[in-house]
Amino acid sequence: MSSVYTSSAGSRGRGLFTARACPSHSLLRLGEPHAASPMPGCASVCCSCGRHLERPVRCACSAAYCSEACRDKAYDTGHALLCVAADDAARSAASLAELLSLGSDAARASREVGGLASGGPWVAAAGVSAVAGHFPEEEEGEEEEGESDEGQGEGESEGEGGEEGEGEGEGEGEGEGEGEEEGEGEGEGEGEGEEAHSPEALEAEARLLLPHCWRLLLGCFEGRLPEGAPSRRVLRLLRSYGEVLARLSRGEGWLGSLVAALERNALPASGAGCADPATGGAGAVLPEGVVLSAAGSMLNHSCVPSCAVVFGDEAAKGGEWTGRAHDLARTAALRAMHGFVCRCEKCEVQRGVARVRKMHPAGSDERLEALRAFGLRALEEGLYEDAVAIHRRLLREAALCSALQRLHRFDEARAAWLGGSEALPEHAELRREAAAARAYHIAPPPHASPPGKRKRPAAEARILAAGGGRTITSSEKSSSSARRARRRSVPTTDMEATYAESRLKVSASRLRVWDAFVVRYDAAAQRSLPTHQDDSHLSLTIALNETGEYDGGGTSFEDLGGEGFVRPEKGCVVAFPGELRHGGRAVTRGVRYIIAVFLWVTEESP
Ligand SMILES: O=C(O)CCC(=O)C(=O)O
Ligand SMILES: [Fe+2]
Repeated sequence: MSSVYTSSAGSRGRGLFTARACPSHSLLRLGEPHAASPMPGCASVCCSCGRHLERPVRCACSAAYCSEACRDKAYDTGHALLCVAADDAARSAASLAELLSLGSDAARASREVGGLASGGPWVAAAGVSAVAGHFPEEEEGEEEEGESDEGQGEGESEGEGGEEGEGEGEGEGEGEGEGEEEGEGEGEGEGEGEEAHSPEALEAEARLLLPHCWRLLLGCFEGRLPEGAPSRRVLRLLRSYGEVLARLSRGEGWLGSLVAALERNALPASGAGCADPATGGAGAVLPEGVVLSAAGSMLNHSCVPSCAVVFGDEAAKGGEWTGRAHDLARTAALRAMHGFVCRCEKCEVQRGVARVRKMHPAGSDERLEALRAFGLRALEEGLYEDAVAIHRRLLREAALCSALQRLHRFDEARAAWLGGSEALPEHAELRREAAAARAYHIAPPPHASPPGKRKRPAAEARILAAGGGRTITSSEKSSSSARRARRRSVPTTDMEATYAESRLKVSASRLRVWDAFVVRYDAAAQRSLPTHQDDSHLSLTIALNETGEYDGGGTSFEDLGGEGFVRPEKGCVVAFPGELRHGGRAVTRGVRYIIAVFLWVTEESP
C-alpha cells in the first residue's frame, strides 16, 4: 500500500499525496473513520461501522447493522437521538428555545473542528473506510512539508482545502446557462453531460447529505460530549425542528459551526453503490453514505476526482471505484455546501469559457482563438466531456460539420451547418455548406422499393452497378430479369433498389444525398484519384461520357486486387459503401467525366 501523506498543494492549501504514482483503483489507505453514516435505503453497509452487511440486524426504525453489538452500541452512542422509533414525547417549543440559546463559544467550536479536520482525539464509530483511487504524485519542486497522515497534529484546518478565493463571484453559475444568452440550442455542447449537475440535482443531493451530518456529529460525540455541548436530550429535540437545522447549517452558534465544519469535511463514500430510489433502481447510483475520516478530510476537492472514499469491505475487495467522492457538488452548490470557490481544472476551464463568451462577440476571431485554447486545455487536462463541449461549440462556429462528417454523424453535421449558418450568416464556409445541405434535401420517395418479396442481389454485392437498363456486375444475374410495370407507362428492365437494404441494413427511403459533383479526369491534367474512403455511407459514381472517349479510367477497388476495377458505360452507376477503399483509375488518353454522389443514412424515420 502506498503511503499517503499531507503536503502543500499550492494554492489549494494542503492536500494528500502519495509517495509514488499508483495504478488506477489501487487502495491507498485503510483507516478507521471518525464516523460513518450510510444513506437511507443503502442496505449494504452497517449503519454503525460501515462494514459490508451479510445478514442485517435491524433497529426498530429499520436502520441496518452488521451485528447486535453494533446496533446496541450505535443506539447508546447517538442513534437513540435520531431514531424515529424512539420516544419523542419530550419535544416541545420550550426545549427548542433552550436549544437555540445554547453555548455560543464559536472559538472553542473551531478548535474542536480543527481537531476533526486533522484526525484529532474524536472517538470513532468503529469502522473501516478507505481512500482508494489514483492519487497524483506530488509534483517535483513542490514544497515538501509531508508528515505522516497518522501523525498529523493540530492546526490542519486548511486541509479543508477551499477557504481561498471567496471573492470569485463572477463566472459562478455562468458556466451553466450561458448558452441561452446567445440563443443557442440546448442539447448541443454544454447541455450535454451537465445534466447531473443541474441546480435541482445538486439541491437534491445536498438535501440527501445534510441529515447525515447529524449522524456523523453524533458519531463524534460518542462517549464524550465536549464540555458545554448540548445535552443528548436537547440533541434529540433537534431532529424535528427544521428551522434549527437550517440555522445550524448556516453555521450559527456553537453547534452550527461544528455542523458547518462537518459538512465541509464529511465525504460522500461509495462502495457497491446504492440505487437511487427516485429512479426505481434503474438510474443513478448514489453514494452509499457519508464518512468523516482523518485522511478524507484532508482531501482537496476536485470536480474531476482522482480517488474515492470507499465504505467498508468494498475497499478491500478491489474492483472499480467510481470516483464520485467529490463530484457531487459543483460551483454554486460547492460554495453553498462547502463554503469555497472551486478552482479545480474543470471549474477553471468552464469559468474561462464563460468569460470568453462574455468578452468576445460570437464568431469573432478572438473568441474562436480563446475557445480553442480552452478546448485544448480541457483536452490536456483529460476533461474530455468539457473538451467535447467546447469543441462542439468551436466547430459549430468553424468546422463542426467536417468533424461530424468524418465521424459519419451526418444528421448532426447537417443540422450543425444549418444552425451555424443561421448564427453566423457572415461565415462563408458555413453559408456554402448550408446552401448545399438545403439544396440536397430532397424528400425521399414514399417507397424506394416496392412492397412484396424482395430479391437479394447476387452473392458479391459489394459493387453493384446498375443503370440504363443494364448491370455490370454479377448482381445482374439475380435481379436484372425484373421486368415490371411500376409507376411508368411502359415496362422497363429495372434494378431493385435493394442495395441499401441488403448492404447497409436500412430502408432505401432513409438514404439522403450529402453531396454531389462532377469529376473531370484528363490524361493531360488530373488523371487519377488515389485510393481512399469517402465520408459517406454509400457512394455512387455515374459515368457521363462514352468509354470510347478515353483510355484507362474507371473506379478501382482495393478489395478486387491490384487490377480490379469497373469501367461503366455512359449512364451507368457504380454504388459502393463509402468506407470501401477505392480510387479513380488513371486516364491515359482523353477525358472522363463522372458525377460522384455521396449518400448518408438518416436517423430520421422516413
Ligand atoms: O473516379 C471514380 O470513379 C471514383 C471517384 C471517387 O472516388 C470520388 O470522387 O470520391
Ligand atoms: Fe471516392
